[in-house]
Amino acid sequence: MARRILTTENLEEDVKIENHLRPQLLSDYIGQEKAKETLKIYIEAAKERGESLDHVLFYGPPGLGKTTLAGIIANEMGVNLKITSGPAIEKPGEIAAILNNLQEGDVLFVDEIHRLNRQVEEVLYPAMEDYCIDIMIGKGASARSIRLDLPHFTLVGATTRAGMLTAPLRDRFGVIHRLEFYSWEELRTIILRSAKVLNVEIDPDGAYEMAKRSRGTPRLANRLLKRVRDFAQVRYEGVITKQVAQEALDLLDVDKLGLDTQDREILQALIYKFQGGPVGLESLAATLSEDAGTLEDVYEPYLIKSGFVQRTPRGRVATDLAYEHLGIPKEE
Ligand SMILES: Nc1ncnc2c1ncn2[C@@H]1O[C@H](COP(=O)(O)OP(=O)(O)OP(=O)(O)O)[C@@H](O)[C@H]1O
Ligand SMILES: [Mg+2]
Repeated sequence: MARRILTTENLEEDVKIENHLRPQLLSDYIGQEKAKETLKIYIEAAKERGESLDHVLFYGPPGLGKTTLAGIIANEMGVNLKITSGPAIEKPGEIAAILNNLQEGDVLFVDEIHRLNRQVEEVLYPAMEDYCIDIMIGKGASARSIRLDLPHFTLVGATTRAGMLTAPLRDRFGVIHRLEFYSWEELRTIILRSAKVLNVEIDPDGAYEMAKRSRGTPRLANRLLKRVRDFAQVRYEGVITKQVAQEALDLLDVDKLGLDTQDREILQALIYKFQGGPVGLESLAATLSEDAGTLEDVYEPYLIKSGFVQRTPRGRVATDLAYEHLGIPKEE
């Protein structure tokens, strides 16, 4: 599918600005109140006991703040953060080396943890449970395994596809949190905070207009802010008001409700190819040449949450709102 400004994927242009805008402490982290509240308690308790924090798993659609939370946990615990990802670790020896190099209490962040391969995952089981790994020494008849003790570390895993995690891995996380889409109010607060960091002048109405079009996702909110900032700078006196935000976003072809190209393609396929449904997830995914699981875990949640798609026992259905939003007359 095409890449556009509204995609929730992490674009190259985001990397620099994202690191700059990432909140460093729980108190700067906006929204996700439930996750924040429980994490705060666990962190405090672990610190009081002088222990490492239990392993934590975050799951949810892209751009909602999983990586950010991993960094915050390390900061709050006052330990190092080591970052890796499922597809980056190919061999059991590689994960063994990473684990062996950790220091007491460190946070190991494994992004896209559902993409770890089987053998690598098996090294993690005893590492997470008993803080040890078994490594094989020698070959053939003289081969033997020795047990190596590890420092007490915290594994923070992140995935957009919780359903793809194996049960033994999932069971080894003491804390599991699903990240939710952000409300318009929360996104407005995030935009105002980012604007301050970036030294951009913006008024609350301008921020709210951008919040509404950010698809419930802080990554998009920050990206839109950056684009609208340029627009305000060149065309206006640099201040982002509601009117400036509206004009800029219309010009950037950003949907009024923040749907991205993929979202619209999904709705269009549902309406044009399947007469609005109901259609099974697999058939819809096949039409879009998309993986059914990705469709379900990455794209669908926002469409359902905002009332464009309904999940029925017989399949997915496009709602009246979807027709209306795309400007497609509904045939009865
Ligand atoms: N609660 C929040 N408050 C303020 N800014 C946030 C919050 N959550 C995320 N952000 C900002 O949104 C951007 C994306 O967040 P992050 O990289 O943590 O998302 P992610 O869930 O790890 O995404 P992915 O699944 O693609 O890895 C970051 O720049 C971060 O600063
Ligand atoms: Mg991330």
